[in-house]
Amino acid sequence: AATAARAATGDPAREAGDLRAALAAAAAEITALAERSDGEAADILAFQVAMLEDAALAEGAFHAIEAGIPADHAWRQALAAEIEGYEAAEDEYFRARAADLVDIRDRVLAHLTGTAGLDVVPRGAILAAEDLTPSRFLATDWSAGGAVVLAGGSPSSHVAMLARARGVPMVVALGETPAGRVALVDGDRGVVVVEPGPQTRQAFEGRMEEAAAAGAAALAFRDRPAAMADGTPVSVLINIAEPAELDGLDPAICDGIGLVRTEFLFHAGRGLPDEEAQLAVYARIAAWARGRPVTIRTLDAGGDKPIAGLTVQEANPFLGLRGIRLSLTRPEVFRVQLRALARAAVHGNVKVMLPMVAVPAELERAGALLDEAVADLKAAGLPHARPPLGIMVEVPAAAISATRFPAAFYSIGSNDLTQYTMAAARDLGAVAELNDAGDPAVLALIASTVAAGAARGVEVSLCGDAGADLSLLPKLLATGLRAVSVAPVAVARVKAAIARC
Ligand SMILES: C=C(OP(=O)(O)O)C(=O)O
Ligand SMILES: [Mg+2]
Repeated sequence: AATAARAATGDPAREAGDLRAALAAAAAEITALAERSDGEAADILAFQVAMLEDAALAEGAFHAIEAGIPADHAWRQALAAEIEGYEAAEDEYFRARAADLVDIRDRVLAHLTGTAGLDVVPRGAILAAEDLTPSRFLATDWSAGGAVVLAGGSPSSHVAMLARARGVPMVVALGETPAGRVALVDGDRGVVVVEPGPQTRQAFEGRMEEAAAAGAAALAFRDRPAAMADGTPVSVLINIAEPAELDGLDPAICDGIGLVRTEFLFHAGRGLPDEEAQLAVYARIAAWARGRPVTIRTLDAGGDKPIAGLTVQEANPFLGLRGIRLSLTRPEVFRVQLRALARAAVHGNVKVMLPMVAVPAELERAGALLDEAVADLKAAGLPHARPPLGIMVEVPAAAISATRFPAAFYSIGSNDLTQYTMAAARDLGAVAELNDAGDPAVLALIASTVAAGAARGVEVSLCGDAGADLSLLPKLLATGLRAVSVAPVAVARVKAAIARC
């Protein structure tokens, strides 16, 4: 649709009218799609409508039309500049938003050229493309299976998040795609086999059957409390990075939420979220859990998670102004989050957790700011409660001497604890082998944190990816750990693995 030709009228006023009509039709179409969607999908589409309705987006195109350029060319040129700007952004989040703009561009072009609504993906097909737009993904019926292979794209794009949430296998950044050929797509391993031979097909089918059988067997464990072979109970909580992950999820499958990563709130590209916006999200998450604990982590910006307008450029960002360090240098931003969290605490069993704590003074200062926020809310007569304040144990300094931290609870961040203990960055393939949470040194720090929790009589959980590593679980439980927090999709198999320990 995006490349179809259009006969220009030669009349700038008519060209401008056509573009206006195409913009309105595209906005109406996306709005209708948004109304049929929910959660994250609806948010993405609402973002696209907001962009389309922003007069600044088409301003350049209308100027070009006045200068005699046909509407479709003018629109394409104007969007090219915008898309380039997003693609060149340092922040991966903004780069990923380029796909939303391509989506908007093509939708408007389809209306300008009269070819809107023509592309239909056959049910169950593998969709091969350079990149895929979120609305195109959402407009496709995946109920009969199918997969997506992309020459470009990024694992943190909106469309990749949607595919993960809906269980559609997707492999990105292939460089080229096997268009028009038979292929096998393994989304778990990030592998595409083109024109597979009979043996490969058979092996693949065998693995699909095995995975389906293991999934079905594990499913029997999902709705029951987890326990080890001898009956010892283990709490299994969930990690979420976006509230939309809770849509359609039954809270009864878990013992609560062990980690809410709040970075998503600061990624909207519309400045820092205010207190009311944060409160609405935290309260919604707290209400979902129906009384189960909900551990919300304060902003963990910095490191590999830059946030425009907040984080700073650093030569060594993993060792820089990250997590609680950044929050304490920006108390005006931190205060807003603490107030919203204290207000959300009346909507459920909310706990607050600080990331990247290295010294007790950080916990003390954050606690003082929380007390201040609570006092201010009281003075203002706003409903609130003081949530328990705990820490992530993910810096070796904290793990080595966790008893020094008077935290209400400890949550072991095995992802960072591993990278800092092994001095092997978590995002670097070249040192991936060293970045091993099962290394005896990392396990010793996990064990000492568990022991510190027992000595102080406070809860210890583990919310890093190690908790969902089935081969590691026996070693983690052997340290005395009795609570893990994992992605919602991993709950069933983690509970099944615990039962074997
Ligand atoms: C859970 C963790 O936090 P994040 O992955 O968000 O850094 C961790 O470090 O293990
Ligand atoms: Mg971490």
